[in-house]
Amino acid sequence: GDFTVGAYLARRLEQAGLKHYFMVPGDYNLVLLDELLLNKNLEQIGCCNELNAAYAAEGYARANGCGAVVTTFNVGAFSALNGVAGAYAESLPVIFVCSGPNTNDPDANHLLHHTIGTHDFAYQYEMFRNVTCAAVRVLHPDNAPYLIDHAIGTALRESKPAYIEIACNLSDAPCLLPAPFETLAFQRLSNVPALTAAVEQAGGLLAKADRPLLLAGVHLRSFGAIDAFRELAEALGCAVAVMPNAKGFFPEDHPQYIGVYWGGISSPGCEPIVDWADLVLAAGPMFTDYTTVGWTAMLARERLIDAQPGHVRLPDAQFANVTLPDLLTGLAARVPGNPATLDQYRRQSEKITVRPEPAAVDGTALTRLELWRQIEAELDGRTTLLVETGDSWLNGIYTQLPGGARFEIEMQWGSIGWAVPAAFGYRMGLEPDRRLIAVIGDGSFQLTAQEVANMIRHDQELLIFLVNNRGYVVESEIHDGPYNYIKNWDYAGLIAPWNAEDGNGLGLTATTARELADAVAQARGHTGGPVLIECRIQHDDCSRELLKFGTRVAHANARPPQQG
Ligand SMILES: Cc1ncc(Cn2nnc(CCOP(=O)(O)OP(=O)(O)O)c2C)c(N)n1
Repeated sequence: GDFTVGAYLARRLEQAGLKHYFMVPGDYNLVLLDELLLNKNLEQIGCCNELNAAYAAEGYARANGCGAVVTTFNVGAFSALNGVAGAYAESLPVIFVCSGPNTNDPDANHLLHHTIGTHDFAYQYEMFRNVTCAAVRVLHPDNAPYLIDHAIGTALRESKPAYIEIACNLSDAPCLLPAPFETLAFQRLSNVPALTAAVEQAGGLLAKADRPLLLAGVHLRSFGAIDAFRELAEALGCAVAVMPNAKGFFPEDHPQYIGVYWGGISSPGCEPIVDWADLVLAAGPMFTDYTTVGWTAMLARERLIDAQPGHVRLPDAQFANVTLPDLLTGLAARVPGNPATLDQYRRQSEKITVRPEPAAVDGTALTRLELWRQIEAELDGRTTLLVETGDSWLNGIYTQLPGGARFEIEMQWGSIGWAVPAAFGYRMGLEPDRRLIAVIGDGSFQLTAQEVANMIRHDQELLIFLVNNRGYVVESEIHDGPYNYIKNWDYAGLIAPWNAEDGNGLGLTATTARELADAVAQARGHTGGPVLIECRIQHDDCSRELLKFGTRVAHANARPPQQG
């Protein structure tokens, strides 16, 4: 039978591996939502607002590989814009779909609601083009197959978000049947001569190096190179460090793992080895002000192989059209073993326990160290630790992950409020037998807290540690002022109103080590809904790394304008 434009889109989302998509309805998109509902392999998930829906799709993409969010024109889209741009920053394929004006309105010179009251309706598309890898407007049903395929295929190939605007009166318009999904050409392919040359030259450098070392970068997961990286690590036998936003992309219980390399705030014993290496292969890094601690941790070019998703730069050459997995796998087959950096690490680093044993799990006032000791003890091989922007970043980054555990951080975009909706979306896409623990500061929580209600609506089982340190501590330590202090909420008390008549969320409060231990035990036994434990600690009870990080980032921000 004939297909509709909406059915075509639904089929492609299904083929892209989605089982859910996130949305907020609006008069422009209701017929499209009806068309999407007809596809029984996709579940429509409502969010409290479009920003949360976009963050949920981004979190879903972390668990599932690809996510999607559907909004109404302008008023919905512009809230979602922050989340879509964040997906771009984080290199996650989120398909943003928006229903636009009826195709008759431009020629009729009509003014429309939910617009800025002008006659040209292209400005939303123009704005989203800047934060997507492909942007299309479906203004005639004949173009729907090609445009939808172009947007989704490009998003999957580039691992970036795409924009699809569909005129509201085309959602149920007749459309061609979709061609086989493979025609979207979503695989990333290397140019063979370029790959051969790159492997030859980079392999030669690694073979000649006396002290090679591997550094995992943030792009490893988005560009499917985690396994290839491990293959190369085990072929080389060298020390392996990870950048802070690549935590979890190499097993922390692996014998070659030497910790998080983050300049002066690296894991204990790690920085000296990275400095001592005479060749570092960084796989998929982003060297930014945050990951280089305000430009204080830059690796010199003459000892760096910088392997990016689509190209690799050697100290004295660059090769385009070489994919990350192909390069790393090619090198793994070619390089000789050289454990020099790992041997040196072992000589220098007695077993370092980052987190001291507890004084006593008793009535002493809860501290950050005790909180994170108990969080670390709660992690197992089935658990993902998801951390929100704030001191949760730093405390999470130094938390030891057991083998099999995963870590989620939004370090490039760093938009507070991401964590609650992202956890909602991540849990939606996560295998049912895995666990999710989110650690979120009180300041960030206040931006998007209401999405906890949808965790309750969907009986999601996850644990939120709400760190109530009375304000924006990460900001206070960078540059304090009255603006970093906020109205306190009864965070645990919020769960009951969100439960309303039928919810099964659980809100608990912990002000001492013992209360926290009891709350965690109670959370472990709670089923059928989320648990939020409000953990009250002192405002200045922050990580020492935050103090170092904060001052250096503040210093980088304060550089005077170039004179002359
Ligand atoms: C959307 C957005 N708006 C403002 C900021 C700046 N910012 N970054 N971190 C913060 C405060 C985070 O406070 P909390 O979540 O309480 O976390 P802690 O730093 O651990 O207290 C702000 C206000 C931001 N990163 N993202």
